Amino acid sequence: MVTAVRGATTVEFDTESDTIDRVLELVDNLFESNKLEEFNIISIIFSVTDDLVAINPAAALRAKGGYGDYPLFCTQEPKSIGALKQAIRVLITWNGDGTKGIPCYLHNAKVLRPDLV
Ligand SMILES: O=C(O)C(=O)C[C@]1(C(=O)O)C=C[C@@H](O)C=C1
Repeated sequence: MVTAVRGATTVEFDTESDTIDRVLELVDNLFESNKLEEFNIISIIFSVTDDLVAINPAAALRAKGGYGDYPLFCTQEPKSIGALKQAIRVLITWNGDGTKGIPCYLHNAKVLRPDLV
């Protein structure tokens, strides 16, 4: 059964190293808590706010050698008044057993969905 889960995080500084750390922290967390396996993954889609330009999240995810084989996609988050800054969002889709996904909102992104954290 196709299953999806959401997550989001923020970076403190728009640098490659901070973005890599935060993207890996987020995706590692989602893989662990949802017991995701490489062969089950359908795709991983990221959005970034337009104030993050150091490195895109797909490249950040591959930067340390893991997650090399996934279909990845990045897009820019729509701008809106009062929107959270320096935010990276992720949507992971996989072939699961019907168990509901466990979302993950880290750092300043916890404010986005306080009902889920
Ligand atoms: O979950 C988030 O990351 C949110 O910012 C919330 C929300 C929503 O309103 O559902 C808003 C914008 C995002 O593109 C996705 C979801």
